Amino acid sequence: MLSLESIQGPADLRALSPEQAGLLAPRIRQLLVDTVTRTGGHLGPNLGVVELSIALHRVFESPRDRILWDTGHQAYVHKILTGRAGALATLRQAGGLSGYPSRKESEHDVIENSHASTVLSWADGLARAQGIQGVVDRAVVAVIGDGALTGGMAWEALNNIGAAADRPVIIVLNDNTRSYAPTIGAFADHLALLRGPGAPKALFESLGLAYLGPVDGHDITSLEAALRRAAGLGRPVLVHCVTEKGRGHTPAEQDEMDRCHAVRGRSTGKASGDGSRSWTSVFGGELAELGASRPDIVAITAAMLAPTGLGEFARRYPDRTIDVGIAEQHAVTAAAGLALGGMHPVVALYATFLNRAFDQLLLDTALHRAPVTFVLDRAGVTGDDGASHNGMWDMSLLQLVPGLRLAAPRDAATLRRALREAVAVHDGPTAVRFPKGSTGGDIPAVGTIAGIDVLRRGGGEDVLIVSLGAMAGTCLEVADRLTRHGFGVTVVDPRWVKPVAPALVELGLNHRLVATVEDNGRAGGAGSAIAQALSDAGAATPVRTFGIPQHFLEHGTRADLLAGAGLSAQHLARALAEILFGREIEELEHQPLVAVEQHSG
Ligand SMILES: Cc1ncc(C[n+]2csc(CCOP(=O)(O)OP(=O)(O)O)c2C)c(N)n1
Ligand SMILES: CC(=O)[C@@H](O)[C@H](O)COP(=O)(O)O
Ligand SMILES: [Mg+2]
Repeated sequence: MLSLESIQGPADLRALSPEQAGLLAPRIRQLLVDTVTRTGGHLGPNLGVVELSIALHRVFESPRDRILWDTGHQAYVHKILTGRAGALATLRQAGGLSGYPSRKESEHDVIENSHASTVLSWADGLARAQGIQGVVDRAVVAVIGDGALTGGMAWEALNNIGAAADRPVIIVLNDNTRSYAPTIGAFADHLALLRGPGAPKALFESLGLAYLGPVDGHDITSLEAALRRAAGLGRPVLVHCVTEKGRGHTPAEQDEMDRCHAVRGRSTGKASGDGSRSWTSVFGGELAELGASRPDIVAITAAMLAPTGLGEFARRYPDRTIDVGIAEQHAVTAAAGLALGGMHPVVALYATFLNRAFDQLLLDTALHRAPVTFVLDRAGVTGDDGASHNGMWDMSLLQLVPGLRLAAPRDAATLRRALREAVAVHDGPTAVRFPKGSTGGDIPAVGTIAGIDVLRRGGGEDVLIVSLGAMAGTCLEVADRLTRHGFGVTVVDPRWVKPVAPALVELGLNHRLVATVEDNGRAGGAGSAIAQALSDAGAATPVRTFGIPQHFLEHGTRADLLAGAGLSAQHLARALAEILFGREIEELEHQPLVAVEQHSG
């Protein structure tokens, strides 16, 4: 009996008889359950693609044939079958396996972006390149979920793929009827028809694709037969595989919310332990309260109702809760349409997913001064979900949007306040952004200056630290360290980071150094805007902006990644001391470098 750890690559799989290959499935499932419940990760999606992954790697010869995964969260089985079973226990941990395909891990991993609905475009491009180069012996296979197929980009690709009968792309639709929740929309309804007997196959065939299916996505023999037939057609083809998300693990099969789409790990996903509520739940509770007094508020999600905290609002106001599928671009412009119709939409997204709807935000929402509120969860460093899941670009992107007001709350109290202030704005878009995890204890202001919260009065004018968003705890720790060495440090939090408050400029003019600290990319972030405002005011005060350096972060814990980005209290205090007095401070040098994390993920 072949051990999973001894599978070095797909060739070992192809050497097995169909019966032997089938015997791997339960063992793979057990390994997934044992491992992912400990490490955390996408348990349900991977339990649903065990047989499909086995069949794919028995029919196609990766890496010669390219197998591309949409989103990539369902590629753990692919990793097991390509020689990484023994490393699965390191999943999503620093230095360990990524939770998504990773080119540096394996030649079998082709694309790494974990944003949904991109795989068909990748496949179209790759197939075009092979066509131009006359390559005819390398299959291009794109695996896409029913949820990802609700993303507009997928249909842009289908429009191209179906138009070229001589350019074979093999699309494997992993239809488990769900994203997190059941997949919504007319397309999902059509798939339900196709899963039934005798349904018309017209949709895909009218788009130039051969349609094979529905195929039992848990029957390796049927899957292999369909995939081999698809490979022999020599034209674009869609193989419709019907699978069950969470299959083989009762808790997942019975999980009506999301079939254990993304589970916390026993050993890595512990809650912060400080007993505070999550940012997500504080937002969700406040929005549900607002819904009572504001009948114009509607909540919009892009297939992530529960993860973005809209559950309570949806329970109370189902008629004012909209799930558009994994369709952020549509969500944003539909929100502008709702605003045009007199509503006040609240679009709840993970910060990183707003990236793809920037044009809709800029020219449909902001240009039309539409009163839409964007609530961006998982802003800043998220950590274990890897490079494309960090919300580290929003405060830079949103700086570019004329008329948009941006809030970065520091704790639960300021989040509630920011949300109420945001939905009270009627002449343009607003955004409120916060990180993953627990809010930590509230950090009260010791005073205010023209709307800016003073978190600590410095007793001197050496340094003005402008704390942005959830970095307040770290900034206060920095002030403590510097004060112990005789520096006068004032810490303020503007709460609304865009536009830059005039009082912030005034304060900056009266200090020897201004430091801004944000859990966002440093390039073009909120700190840059503050520096620009001081410069425009003719201030000679030097400004040092601290943020995430401009590179993609490896997966790891939020605290470690923040420290690695120089955003721990020790790093910041040392950097400021050097700037102020050009000298190292012995004590600061020798203290252990641990991230001071007010809000742990
Ligand atoms: C652009 C974008 N929006 C949202 C997400 C969050 N997300 C990750 S997986 C997922 C559901 C994907 O559903 P499906 O494609 O059917 O795959 P399944 O999990 O069912 O295998 C979502 C919404 C994402 N990765 N990318
Ligand atoms: C793959 C994807 O985009 C989501 O499932 C994400 O991994 C979930 O992240 P959280 O665990 O932060 O909700
Ligand atoms: Mg699905």
